[in-house]
Amino acid sequence: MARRIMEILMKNIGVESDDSMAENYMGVRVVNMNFYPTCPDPGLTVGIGRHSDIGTITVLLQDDVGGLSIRVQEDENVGNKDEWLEIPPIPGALLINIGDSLQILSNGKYKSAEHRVGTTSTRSRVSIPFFLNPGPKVILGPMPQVIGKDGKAQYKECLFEDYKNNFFGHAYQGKKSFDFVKINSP
Ligand SMILES: O=C(O)CCC(=O)C(=O)O
Ligand SMILES: [Fe+2]
Repeated sequence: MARRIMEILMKNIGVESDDSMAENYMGVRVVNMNFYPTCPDPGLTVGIGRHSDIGTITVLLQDDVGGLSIRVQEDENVGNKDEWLEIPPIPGALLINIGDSLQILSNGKYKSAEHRVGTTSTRSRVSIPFFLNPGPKVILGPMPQVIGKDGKAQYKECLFEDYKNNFFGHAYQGKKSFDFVKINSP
């Protein structure tokens, strides 16, 4: 399923994907199991702090408790204001998150989703994210086909393991880890 999603997303930005691309950019698969206990005063705690996932795509299964929210960034062109939007669980649905690696590969055409998780005082919660990540030695950078069209790369190339190590040095600071690869315009 994730391969198919990747294929469609790539096609949408003019890149024909093949099996080697999926192997390269989604070859390392990690399943986590998150347990969020109840908290007597949820306003005083954080389930998971604000972050975006570092891999290519995340497939998330959540139970029916809720608590996940996604940051919408201000964009006057489409009338968005800066806010956190609750993502209510839908029975039987999987949630697909775009990760930082896909943002970098697509030269910013796709934006990784900044998200966070709150707790409740009444029910504990379980979620199971399935992360599809590049291998540690994969060179991550905007794909040549996309740069060709855009005329200019927004991000520098780096090894995925270096991106990951840098990310964990700035955990839960939203999308700060992009500073590591951003090319600043003169
Ligand atoms: O619990 C959730 O809904 C999201 C978990 C999450 O963001 C993560 O594990 O990276
Ligand atoms: Fe996450």
